[in-house]
Amino acid sequence: MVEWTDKERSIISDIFSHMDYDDIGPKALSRCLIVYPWTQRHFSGFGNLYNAEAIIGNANVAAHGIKVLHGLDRGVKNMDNIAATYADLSTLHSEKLHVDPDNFKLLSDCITIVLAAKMGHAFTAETQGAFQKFLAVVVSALGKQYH
Ligand code: HEM
Repeated sequence: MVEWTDKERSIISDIFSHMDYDDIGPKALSRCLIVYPWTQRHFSGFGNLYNAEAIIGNANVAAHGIKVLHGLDRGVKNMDNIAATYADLSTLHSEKLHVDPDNFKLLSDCITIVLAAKMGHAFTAETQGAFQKFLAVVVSALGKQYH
């Protein structure tokens, strides 16, 4: 089981209580699709992903980015039981969506970068450490149902 210090718990809950989902979500997913273009293959039903400008302006991408970010809320609420919390989403991404689990790490890095840009100096090394630990645990949980 993953151990969390009180400091890590307070950093994570603080980040999410101030999270601007409507800003960070779209920016993080569109960044992932631009920086790692092979991830676009899963979103062929989302319309125009022709170039960076199209991806950033795509309303389906924006809406899905918000949905993914809210997908992290359940982890925040269940920090001591993250693996079980993501079992269903893991099955969905594996068996139905066939998303390569390496891509979870790529998207989580994009979320970190966008959050860091938004928080500026407040995104200290300690904040980064706690946030990346949280995302790593979620990413591991999302990969659990793959075989
Ligand atoms: C931090 C990692 C991720 C989280 C927390 C996450 C979360 C979610 C959530 C909450 C949904 C909606 C599930 C539902 O409707 O019941 C979803 C759907 C989906 N995810 Fe992920 N996801 C992650 C990473 C990825 C990655 C890396 C890809 C592809 C490169 C991906 C592709 C998809 C697709 C294609 C759908 C269905 C979209 C649709 O047609 O509506 N996800 N994800």
